[in-house]
Amino acid sequence: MGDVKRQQAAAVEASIHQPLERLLSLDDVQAEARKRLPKALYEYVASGSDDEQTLWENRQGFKRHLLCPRVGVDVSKVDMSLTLFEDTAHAQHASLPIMISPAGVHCLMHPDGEIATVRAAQREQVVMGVSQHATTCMEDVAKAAVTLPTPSPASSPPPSAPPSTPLWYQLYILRDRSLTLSLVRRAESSGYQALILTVDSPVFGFREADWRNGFAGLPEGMILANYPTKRAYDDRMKGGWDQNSEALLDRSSSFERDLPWLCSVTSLPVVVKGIVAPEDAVAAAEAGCHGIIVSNHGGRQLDSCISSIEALPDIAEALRQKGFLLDADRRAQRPRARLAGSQRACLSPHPFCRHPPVLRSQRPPSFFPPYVLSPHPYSIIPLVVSLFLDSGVRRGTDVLKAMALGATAVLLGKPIFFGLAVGGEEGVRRVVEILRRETEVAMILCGCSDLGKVGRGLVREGGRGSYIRPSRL
Ligand SMILES: Cc1cc2nc3c(=O)[nH]c(=O)nc-3n(C[C@H](O)[C@H](O)[C@H](O)COP(=O)(O)O)c2cc1C
Repeated sequence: MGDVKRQQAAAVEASIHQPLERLLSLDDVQAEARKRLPKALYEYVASGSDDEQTLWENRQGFKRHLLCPRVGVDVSKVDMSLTLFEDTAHAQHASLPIMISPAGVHCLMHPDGEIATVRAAQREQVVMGVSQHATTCMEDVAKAAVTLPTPSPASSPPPSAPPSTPLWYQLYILRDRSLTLSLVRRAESSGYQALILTVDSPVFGFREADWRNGFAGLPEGMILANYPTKRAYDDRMKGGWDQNSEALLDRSSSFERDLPWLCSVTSLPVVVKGIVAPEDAVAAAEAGCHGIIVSNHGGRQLDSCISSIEALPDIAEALRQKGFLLDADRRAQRPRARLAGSQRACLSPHPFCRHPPVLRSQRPPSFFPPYVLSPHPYSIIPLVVSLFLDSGVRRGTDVLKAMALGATAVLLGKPIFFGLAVGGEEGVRRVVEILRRETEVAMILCGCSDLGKVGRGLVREGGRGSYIRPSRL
């Protein structure tokens, strides 16, 4: 009798749930996740702050940009691979210009949580950002990546090998700097290959959905696993979950003080996440970061914030003017220098700093902007920053638009959660697979056989936005 009931339940489930191969777009994956998740969990991930204007604008921003494809070129082969932090000691390979945004609490979506995500990332060879607010500790995530079974046992990596596809660790500046520093040290010793410093969250955005749904804390047995104690973040237990977890964050943190500090205490490249203003991008680059993620946190922080894709061109231009970003021609002329990972521009003396400071006044003359003179043996430090974008990327054409406007790669947030909800590791792989196919088709149709050919001329402003798919009306 029990068996019959189970079979009936399975039949009902099969009739309402679409198999992964029937999910053709990231919107399909989201719709499927909505069917499967309890309302409070779905809305925790899907909703934006306040009126959700920015959540909407992130998608509309892409629709207001249109592609102007080139034809008549050989696109029989398409290469979507790229090298991140190219020409530096931190160079990293990725198969796609698509990465996984650092985002907490993956275990809310699937029991395997971050372990499922990292396995999918490794199999699809995409870089994964691991959040400070993950529900699996960073060491276990890194271990799961390294110990992935490979097709031939002879080629299994040694236990100490770093993951074949890079993992980046995301952190916030905490009131307790020694806790921040200990998290950095753990990331370094677990094999993470970059740090992401999120700067758009001195407090967390107010999502009414969480308060209405009474979503105030993690379910029993689930923790923010990177913190040494639960009390650190869980002491109020009222209102919305994010408000309950923000007590640790340091609202007094500033670029001027904390970014040079972070850059000076680690040999990993530091990528600053959550910038939409050109002035902030320049300030972050001047403070010595290696990369910038143009992001409004997927519409979860400041509502009415400009969409990322519309913020990107001005940021790219401001960085270009200051020599922090090279256009294609100057890139080709740039001397190829590989430098020791610990070489770092350090703009203000700090007690934790391991290097003598390089002062602003010591910046090199403007004819040689990508480098700064170093007090260290190798004599120059690359200051070129890599530009990334997230918030609202849902189509391969979005990936191309972001790259044409200056991004090296894009990151995905909510679609990864929805992939987890519909199929754990396989669901996340399906999300990446869909976007890989769409990006490849978009490149072929735009006459781009490799990512170097995705140039500014490919994109025009002028779409009307407010796009509703006719078939969904
Ligand atoms: C449920 C959820 C949790 C998130 N947690 C973090 C986090 O811990 N740290 C962080 O820097 N960003 C976090 N983000 C933001 C993402 O990294 C990313 O910026 C955003 O989701 C990108 O927009 P998209 O969802 O439209 O792709 C989170 C996003 C979501 C949806």
